[in-house]
Amino acid sequence: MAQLIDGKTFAANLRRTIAGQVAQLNRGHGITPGLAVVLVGNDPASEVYVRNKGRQTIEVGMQSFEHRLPQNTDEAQVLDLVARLNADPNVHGILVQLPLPDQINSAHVLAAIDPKKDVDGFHVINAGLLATGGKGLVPCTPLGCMMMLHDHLGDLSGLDAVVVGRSNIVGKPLAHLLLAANCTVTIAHSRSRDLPDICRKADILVAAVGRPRMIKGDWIKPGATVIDVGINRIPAPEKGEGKSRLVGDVDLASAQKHAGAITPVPGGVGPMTIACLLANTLTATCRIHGLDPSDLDAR
Ligand SMILES: NC(=O)C1=CN([C@@H]2O[C@H](COP(=O)(O)OP(=O)(O)OC[C@H]3O[C@@H](n4cnc5c(N)ncnc54)[C@H](OP(=O)(O)O)[C@@H]3O)[C@@H](O)[C@H]2O)C=CC1
Ligand SMILES: Nc1nc(=O)c2c([nH]1)NC[C@@H]1CN(c3ccc(C(=O)N[C@@H](CCC(=O)O)C(=O)O)cc3)C=[N+]21
Ligand SMILES: [Mg+2]
Repeated sequence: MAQLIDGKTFAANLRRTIAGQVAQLNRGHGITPGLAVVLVGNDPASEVYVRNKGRQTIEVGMQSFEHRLPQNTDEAQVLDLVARLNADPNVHGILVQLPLPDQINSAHVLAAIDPKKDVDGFHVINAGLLATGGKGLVPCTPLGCMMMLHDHLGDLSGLDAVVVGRSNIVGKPLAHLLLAANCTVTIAHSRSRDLPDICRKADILVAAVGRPRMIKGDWIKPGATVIDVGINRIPAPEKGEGKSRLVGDVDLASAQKHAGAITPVPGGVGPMTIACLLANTLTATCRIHGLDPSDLDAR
């Protein structure tokens, strides 16, 4: 049976470290990191994430600024808010919750965020820095995946990594991080031929697809480490009429018979994503103030 990689506990420990560092920044320099989250529209799932982020931001001693705009907001209004957040000295991190309503071009909005405050790491400047080995802000979900992999496997040099999914927010940045960690990286996607066979070569298999339980146990090399990024809400009639539950992109029951270790959904990558958002906000705060984040205590 595969070991379950407990992202919930890992994230709680990371948040405790961050809380200590925030206190240190506050005592030593009188700085309180501030994170602004912009939510356009009233998607119930996004509401839950934004509420969780706000609560955890305050718990680590940061300031949380939530901006909720109506579904019919136009692009100019979002750009105007982003400009004000860029100029606000109490705001060190800006996250615009995706997806945005259809009338708003998300590329325009992401391009308007000050790259130094881009705690999602989605701005083309930060994407370019990641691709060229520079020092920018790294997307939260890939960062959280790397932390769990390093914790579980130590050095990743020479390992075969397969990332299923090539989005700009998960698959591509994660592939860059794995490459920088000296893995041999394959990126698979919807046009890949014989996906099961590609997956079977992986020492590290990452699923970032958005298809509930698509990846089966017999696609997994015996002993492989599996990171399930997928967050899929599916009907759960067994819990009662109209109820739902979360499952990943990996079929956990069959995968556990083959993998060496696997992240569960929920309780795997998701909690790490929010903890890494707070870590990025701390990093951004330090850099904006000309401080080196690695000088803070790592306890
Ligand atoms: N845990 C967390 O914190 C987070 C979780 N997520 C979850 O991760 C998943 C992926 O998110 P995201 O990257 O934004 O999704 P996207 O929809 O942007 O990308 C999905 C990728 O999967 C590929 N794909 C789709 N179907 C198949 C298939 N049948 N076989 C192989 N590849 C396929 C697509 O290929 P192509 O490019 O060819 O279309 C695409 O590259 C979702 O479930 C999302 O909810 C996302 C962000 C954070
Ligand atoms: N600009 C932007 N940045 C994002 O990082 C971003 C986004 N937009 N839009 C949506 C996706 C999705 N995402 C998740 C974060 C945490 C959990 C999470 O904490 N999940 C818990 C369960 C939560 C629940 O029960 O609903 C878990 O997996 O255990 C899930 C998904 C961030 N995203
Ligand atoms: Mg992310």
